[in-house]
Amino acid sequence: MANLSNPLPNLKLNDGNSIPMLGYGVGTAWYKSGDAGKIDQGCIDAVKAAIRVGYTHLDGAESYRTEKELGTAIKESKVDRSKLFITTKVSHGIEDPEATLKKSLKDMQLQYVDLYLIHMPFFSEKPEDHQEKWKVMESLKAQGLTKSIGVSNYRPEDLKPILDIATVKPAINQVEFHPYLQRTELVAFHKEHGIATSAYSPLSANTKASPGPVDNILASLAKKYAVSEGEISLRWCIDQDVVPVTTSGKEQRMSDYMRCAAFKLTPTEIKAINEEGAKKNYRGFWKQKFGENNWA
Ligand SMILES: NC(=O)c1ccc[n+]([C@@H]2O[C@H](COP(=O)([O-])OP(=O)(O)OC[C@H]3O[C@@H](n4cnc5c(N)ncnc54)[C@H](O)[C@@H]3O)[C@@H](O)[C@H]2O)c1
Ligand SMILES: OCCc1c[nH]c2ccccc12
Repeated sequence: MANLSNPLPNLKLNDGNSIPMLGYGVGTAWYKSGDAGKIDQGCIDAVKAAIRVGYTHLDGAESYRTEKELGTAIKESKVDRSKLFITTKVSHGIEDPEATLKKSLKDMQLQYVDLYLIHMPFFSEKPEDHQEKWKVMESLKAQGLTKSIGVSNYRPEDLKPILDIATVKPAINQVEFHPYLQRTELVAFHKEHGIATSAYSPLSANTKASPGPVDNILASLAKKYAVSEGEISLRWCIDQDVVPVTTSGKEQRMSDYMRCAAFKLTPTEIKAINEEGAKKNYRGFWKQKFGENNWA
């Protein structure tokens, strides 16, 4: 039986729903590049382990091709559906988000998701394309197929046409966010419009973009709080009201990361990480789409 004592805080969204402030991703490491029909037992076991150690927020996507695994793990974990926060995203299926969400729900054996995101803005050739798709997203929420609706990888120029016509504003924008990609202007735009920020690749400064200028401060804070550097990076997100989504196949690491619930960084410590982080730029995803030199 799963341990559902999730001690992490929740973030209240602009539609009144709440999202747990640490998510477990069923993408990146789990993305299936080979036979999409072949079930990955390792992925099922990892998601079950994540639920067991206390993750209640699980982040999937149509394009990861792991929704069947995610659904099986949820079912086999025998957790109360209402205790979980399940996200999925539409990308290839953007032509028909309703059919795409219904297929995702079928694959996950779920009646609804907690959050449905448009995975990326690149399908749009003109602002009206964003508006048209957003109206469909609103209808999915109205039908009860998803509790909240949002976007991912959107820039202010993608969000503005939506905000012009929205009856239901995007609840969240999930973007790459870590000390080497702090998205200062984007986060300020989100705050101005009541949109929450979620961080993917929150461990980049510890992993893909290491070594770098934040190494020393992460190490000294890890020592101070008796945690690993990874928890400092996750907590750096949480203490700025940003919801990190991480992943790992290792149960010990998943469990260690839950320790970020047990401490809080001071404003001075956050500022010190921000100042060191600003000395380097790193983007792991969508470089071609956003431009190598556009770090906004
Ligand atoms: N919306 C998007 O476009 C988008 C893009 C990327 C990821 N995501 C979501 O976010 C989730 C997490 O993304 P991520 O994997 O980039 O995040 P992350 O920064 O948390 O990195 C996790 C990776 O780092 C490795 N790792 C963790 N701790 C480590 C350590 N101490 N030493 C070495 N390696 C370590 C893990 O094995 C894993 O592969 C994905 O699974 C997906 O759900 C969304
Ligand atoms: O969300 C992570 C980025 C992403 C979008 N679509 C994908 C397909 C495979 C692997 C990663 C992605």
